[in-house]
Amino acid sequence: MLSVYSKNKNDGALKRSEISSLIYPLYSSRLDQYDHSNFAMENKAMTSITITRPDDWHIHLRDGEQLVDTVRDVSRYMGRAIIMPNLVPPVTNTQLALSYYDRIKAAKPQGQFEPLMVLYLTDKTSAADIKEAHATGKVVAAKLYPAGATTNSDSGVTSIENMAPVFAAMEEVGMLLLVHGEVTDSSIDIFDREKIFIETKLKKLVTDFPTLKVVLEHITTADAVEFVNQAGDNIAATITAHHLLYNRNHMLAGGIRPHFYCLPILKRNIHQDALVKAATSGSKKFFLGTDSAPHMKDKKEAACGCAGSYTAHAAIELYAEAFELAGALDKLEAFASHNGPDFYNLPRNTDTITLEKASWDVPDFYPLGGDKVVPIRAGEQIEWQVK
Ligand SMILES: NC(=O)N[C@@H](CC(=O)O)C(=O)O
Ligand SMILES: [Zn+2]
Ligand SMILES: [Zn+2]
Repeated sequence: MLSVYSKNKNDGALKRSEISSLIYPLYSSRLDQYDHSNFAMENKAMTSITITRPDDWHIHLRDGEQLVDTVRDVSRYMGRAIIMPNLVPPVTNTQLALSYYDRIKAAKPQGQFEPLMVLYLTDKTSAADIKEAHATGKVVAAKLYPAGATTNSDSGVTSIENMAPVFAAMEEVGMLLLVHGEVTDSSIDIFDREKIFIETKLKKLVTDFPTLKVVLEHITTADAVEFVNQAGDNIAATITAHHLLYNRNHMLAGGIRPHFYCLPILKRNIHQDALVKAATSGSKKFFLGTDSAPHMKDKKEAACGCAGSYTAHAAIELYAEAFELAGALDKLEAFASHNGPDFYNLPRNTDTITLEKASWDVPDFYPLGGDKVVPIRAGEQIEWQVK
């Protein structure tokens, strides 16, 4: 399968349907309801695990012709997803959020997939913008990107202090604040930017708005784990599969691997260990958010490559590997399917998916809007697959 697809890399003659059948032979469409109880698994060499259908609480679906590919991947088994708003131009108001919602729905998600929309905060966002978005019932959160912190964050917030009326409105209506937690000061080392953001910005923010629900997105450090653990019940965090499985050695030792380059950047292994411990601890404060962020192959494999790693092709499969490595497969369901909806005050999904231990070859690339995206684990194997 892999070699056939690879050989045709430069052959534009392959139709999309042919590509799909080449790269998705192992995926079945959504499962029917399973009647056996959750955790139908053997205790020793676990070969199968059934969990409540998961959701992805942080994903980038992009827009335009890429949508059909990203929506197909996320909706294979995710029930819902928090849709990141860093488009060009960004999703800064209700009208833009609702039309983006419609475009996602028009991209033919499988099953009952429901996009949960997010407003992109700028210096110009007002309390009225928050209330209008909240009233739609489709916009469940707003995202704070410090200006310049990451991909398409140029229109982000330049002064968190000036956002007080917006945060007060969010606190009032019960809208969640999602945070890309890195400072942007060029004098701060890139590996320290999350830790310094927590110390200099986030601690004050959560003190000033004591009932605001905050998700510190894609955490990467032991410092973030400690902050979240010590904070109140209104503070939670998402953790990506790649930050559980990898550290900066994977990106930098023995050659530079641009597909591991994402923000916040992979840290040293002691931080990876702290993330694994948090995700598998059973704490309700940590939940699944892939931060799957596709960029075209040529924009990653470049002299100045884009930040973002693609994992939506195998999200729960990669998390299953990480939890199995930690000897904590029994904690996967809470992390992937319970803690997120509980924190967002949404119902848990009511049906299940089943993962089986059966390795499969990840292709060298997947289609992305007529171009290619190189996924995490490209050309290698993944140990689990969804039945
Ligand atoms: N994580 C990334 O490295 N990139 C994300 C943006 C983000 O989530 O910070 C993207 O949109 O490409
Ligand atoms: Zn981010
Ligand atoms: Zn992201």
